[in-house]
This record gives sequence, C-alpha cells and structure tokens, in this order.
Amino acid sequence: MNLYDDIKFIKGVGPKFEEKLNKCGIYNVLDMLLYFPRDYQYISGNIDVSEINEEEKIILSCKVVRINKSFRTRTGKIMTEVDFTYANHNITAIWFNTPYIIKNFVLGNVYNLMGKFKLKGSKFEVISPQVTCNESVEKEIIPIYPLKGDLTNKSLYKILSYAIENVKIIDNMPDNIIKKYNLCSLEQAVREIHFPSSNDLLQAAITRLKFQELFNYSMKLLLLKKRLKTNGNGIQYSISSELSILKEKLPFELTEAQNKVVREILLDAKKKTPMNRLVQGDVGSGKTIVAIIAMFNAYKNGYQVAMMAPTEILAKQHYVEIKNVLKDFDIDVELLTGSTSAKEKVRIKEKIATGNPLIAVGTHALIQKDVEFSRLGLAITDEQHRFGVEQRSKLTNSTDKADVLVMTATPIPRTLALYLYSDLDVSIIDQLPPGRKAIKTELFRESNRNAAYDFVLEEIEKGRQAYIVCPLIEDLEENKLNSVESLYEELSTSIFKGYKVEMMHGKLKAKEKNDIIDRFKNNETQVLISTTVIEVGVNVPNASCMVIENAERFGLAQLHQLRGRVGRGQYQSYCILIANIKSKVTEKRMNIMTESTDGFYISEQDFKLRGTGEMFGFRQSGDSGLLLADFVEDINMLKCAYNEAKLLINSEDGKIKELCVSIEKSLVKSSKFICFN
Ligand SMILES: Nc1ncnc2c1ncn2[C@@H]1O[C@H](COP(=O)(O)OP(=O)(O)OP(=O)(O)O)[C@@H](O)[C@H]1O
Repeated sequence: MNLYDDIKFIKGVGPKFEEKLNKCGIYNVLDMLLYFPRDYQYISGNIDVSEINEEEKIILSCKVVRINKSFRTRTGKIMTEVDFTYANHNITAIWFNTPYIIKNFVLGNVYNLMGKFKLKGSKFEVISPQVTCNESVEKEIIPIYPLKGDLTNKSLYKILSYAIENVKIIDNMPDNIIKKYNLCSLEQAVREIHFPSSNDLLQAAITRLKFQELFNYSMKLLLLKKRLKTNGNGIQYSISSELSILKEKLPFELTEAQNKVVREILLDAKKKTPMNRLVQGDVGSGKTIVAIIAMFNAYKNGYQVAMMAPTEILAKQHYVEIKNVLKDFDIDVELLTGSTSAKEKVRIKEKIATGNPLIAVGTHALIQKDVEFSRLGLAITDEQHRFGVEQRSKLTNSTDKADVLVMTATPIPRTLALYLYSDLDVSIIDQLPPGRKAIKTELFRESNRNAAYDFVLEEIEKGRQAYIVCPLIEDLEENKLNSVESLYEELSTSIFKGYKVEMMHGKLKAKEKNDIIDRFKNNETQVLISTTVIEVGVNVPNASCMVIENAERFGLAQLHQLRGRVGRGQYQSYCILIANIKSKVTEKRMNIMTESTDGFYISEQDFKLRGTGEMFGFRQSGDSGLLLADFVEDINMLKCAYNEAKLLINSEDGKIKELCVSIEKSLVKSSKFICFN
C-alpha cells in the first residue's frame, strides 16, 4: 500500500465511510496517518477500591461470578446483568438492549471493565462498561480524535491499524541527526501516536513527529531561499514618472515609515534579481497603500500584478480600495475569488492569459493551475499570518522571475522571525498614521458584563458601531463559554433592541459573510457579533468599540489583531476584554493587553510567557500549516531542526545532496510538513 493511495483502498472503507472520512479532510493513506488525536485520556487501572472516584473512568480487572438472565424493564428496555468480583468487592455490570453481550463472558474468567464505578449499597455498579482483554492494566492511554459527523473512534482505529500494518514508511532523516537528538524511528512514532503503549513512548513519538515537522518546514524555507538566490533573471523596472502624481492625489500624506518602505521596494524593483520582501507592519499601520504603490509601478512598466488575500472579505476590500485609490488613472483591476461566477471567471482568466497589464486581486483562486499569467511582474500576498511558506513556495513556482511582496500584520518576536521569514528581506512599518488616538483597553470581569454593554450602548447612541467577538458559534453543553448565537439572542432583544444587530461566523457561505460585512461597512448594522472571522484585515473606520468575550481563550497576538479592527478612524476607540481570570498568568496576559497597543511589544511579552500552556495562537488558528509543533512552545526544537536542515542543504557531499532531492520531492507531494516518502 502506498501513502498516496486513495482512502477507499483501505480494507473496510466503503463509499459511505469514505464520505465520512473526507469530511474530516482524510482523502489518502497519508492523511489518515496524519489525522492525529487531539488529546489522550489517561485511564488508571486496578486501583485500590478506596481510591475509586465515581466520576472518573477507570479500568478494573474483574472475575465473572455470575451471568444473569436478561429481562425487560418497565420502560421496555432489555437489561443484562453480569456479576463480578474485584479485590473481594462485588461489582455488577449492566448493559441495556445488548443481550448478546453475555456470550463474551465465561464464568471464572477475568475481564477488564472500563467505565465509571458507582457505589450502590454494599456493591459497585458500572453501566455499559467497555470490555477489553489486555493482560495488565496499570494505565491505559486512549487517544481522542477530533471526530466529525457520526465517525467513531472505533471505526477509525480499525482502518488506522490496517494502514499502519500495510504501508511502508521511509525514514529519510539522516542517521546522525536521529542519534544526536535521540529520536525514535518514524514508523514507531506513527504507531505510538495512534496506539500508545506507554506514556514515555507516546512522548517520544510526539517529539519525533514535531522534529520532523519543524525540520521539513525549515527544509522548505531554505530550499525556497536557495532557489530565490540563484534566480538572477528578474525584471528591472524603471520608476514611473506618474508615481509622484499618485502620491499627490492620495487623501493623506504617507508617514515616514511608509515612505521608507516604499523606497526599499522601489530600490528592489530597479535591481536585476527578483524582489522577495516582507512588509511587516502593525495593525492599521497602512500597508495597503504601500502595496498599491508597488502595484502601480509594476503596472505602469507594462506588467501584470497578482494580489492574494487570505479571505474573500479581505480580497474584496483590497479590490475596492485599489479601485478607489487608482480611480483617476486608467488602470484595469479585476477581482477573482471562489464566489466569482463561472462566466466571470472565464472572462478574467482569458484576460489574464493575454498578458495585457492588469491588477488581479483574489484569494488562493489566483494560484490555481488554470490561471496563467503570461506577463506577471509582481505577486503580493497579504498573509496576515495565514499563508506561510507553503503558499509562498507555490507562488514562487508559478512566477520564476516576478517580484514577490509579502505583507503581514502579525508582529513576530525577532527570534522567531529569524526562522519563519529567513527566505525574505524584511521592511518594517513601525509608525501609525498621524491623528490616531490610542485604543483604550479595559478589563472587565464576567460579573461586570452589563456595565461593559452599557458603555457600548453609549457609543452606539453617539453614532458609532461595535464588534462583539466570542470564541464559539453555538453553545456547547459542557462549555460555559459565550457563543455568537446565544449572545445574539440575548443582546438583540435587550440592550441593543432599537438597533440593527447581526451575527457572523465561519460556517456561513462566503457570499453571506461578504453581505454582512458590506452592511456593517455601510452602517446599516450597528452591532456585529462574530467569531474571529473578523480578525483579519477588516477596515471599518466608524467602528469604535470592540467587546471580546472570554478573552482568556485567545492568544495575545490574536487579541491584538482583533483589537486592531477598531481605532482605524478619527474616533477615540475602546476595547473591552471580558475575561474569566483563574490564574496569575491569565491576569498577566490580560494586563499586557490593557497596558500596550504596540504589537511588537505584545508579541515579545507573549513569547516570554510561553510554556505556560497559554500560547501565542499560531497553531490554534491553524494558520501555520503545522499539525503538532508550535513555533513558540517548540522554539528550541525549531532552532535545532533549522540548523540541521541548513547543514544538509549546504553540504557538498553527493549522498546528502541526493537525500535533499528526495526530501524536496516529498515536500512537493504533500502540503503537510510531516511528510514521508
Ligand atoms: N499615511 C496615512 N495617513 C492617514 N491615513 C492612512 C495613512 N495610511 C493609511 N491610512 C488609512 O489607515 C487605514 C488602515 O490602513 P490599512 O488598511 O492599509 O492598514 P493595514 O496596515 O493593512 O492594517 P491591518 O493589517 O490591520 O489590516 C485605512 O483607512 C487607510 O486609508
């Protein structure tokens, strides 16, 4: 069996099961192996009876002393009871509607029962325990998968074990690295992460897989860097004389920091080697206009420009702004996203293929195979920390000589940026446009929520608008977090009754989200209750208030991004963090937010607090492309993996060069970083 074989070739996977697996993003055997548990349940076994906690699942090895006949209860269920003993205590196990269960038991034999054991009179009772037959059960580690739909752990185990038994995993990590870091084999790691035989082996497996991930990430970055450096045939642009006219027509003057970055970009444009530059700027620092100037120059030199944004909302926003800023110039601008109609798509693609100068703005739809720019001069990606090396690499593949400009609003601690952006030259916009009033941030306890909303109401009465952000879409029974739906119900019918309130979350279709944002931009809606989908780039200068519910749940970088949605116009803006503070670290994190609005400072502080279990928010937001490792928590491992990858790539040894080629091939085949041949 091959890693890239379709999932349907796994024994036991029929069309219905295949559909369920696809819903979890599992299409081939590799996807299956990389579908890691989200957590593990540690279940202790054979403990002293006095230590039994009725609310905790445990495993006890019990001896069958009596198998009772099934009977029907008053409510019509068939009840089956088997009596056991455990350390001289009587235990009755009860199952409902599964009378055939008794066929599994032989009088006098010992079985492991897993469940919650509750004391009823003088004996223990356990309802529907799972029965296993392991020989010893000091502790069992049960993986918990992030299941969707009606997929079950059990059905997953079955095909996972088939896949692990039948697929060959080739470990191409050089032996010296494996020895140096005392890593277990890749095959063992994959087996243990799904079927842990002990906690030590599980931890070793996680370490190995994280190392693999960070090593491959570094390889990809370094290979990209190498390719860029040896690529000398870029476009040498001249500087358009119309640039000064454009600058004059802008409704504002560029800040000193913006001017500096524009100069750096234009200097690159004049050079023979293609530009590969990152523009890092804090939220609201005005990166878009800098990008527009770069676009304008490339266009005026007769080239095509592609600008990619991570979401449709942002792509559209950029499109509108570009059209607006360039309205007095005869410039062709098009928008291509997932929701562009089929007919429009054909028209735009044909236009792109002609090679005529054009600015095409879009989502990843712009780097699909069938979009062929025949005269691409500049590719801009607005990463906002979503894209990462994977997309950069794809983009560079399709543009051998075009300039590449990457924009990000995520202030990354210097130590980390060194690794994550080592393939790029960096420009920083470290100044906000003049006249911006610093956002005032206040921390409110849960118990004081009403006061927070009273304040928001005052702002709305002044004509402003507000965002309310919650971590969840809908209420979960076991979770006490506020959800978009329940807050919408509550607030739209009480305090904000006289105003238009809308809700938005990631499950809505792109078109619905676009429409909601449009209504908010036009001030048809005064209060927008949303999940973090509004985090990225949304620009509504009239919005002066943001409430973040359960702020303790978000990473600081994310909170900073969210907060950056207000304070984008002339009004004094406010951010209210409502947090459930249960630890000193949470309090410290919240205080960092109330004390500073400087993204770089915040990210450094967050970085220092790492290892506390409350993370920066890269991996949780699923943006880094990493499955297991976390750039911040695993920074030391990243350093080691990066250095090893660097040594490998620079090696002149023929064998190692061959190895690099094989690693590169597997990196091309898979979009995940833990990939193997
Ligand atoms: N020099 C300037 N003076 C005044 N306003 C400016 C200046 N530069 C940009 N702006 C305005 O500031 C707002 C924010 O700019 P922009 O959307 O480019 O920010 P950004 O850096 O992309 O922020 P984010 O990453 O948060 O989206 C826009 O309304 C823009 O028109």
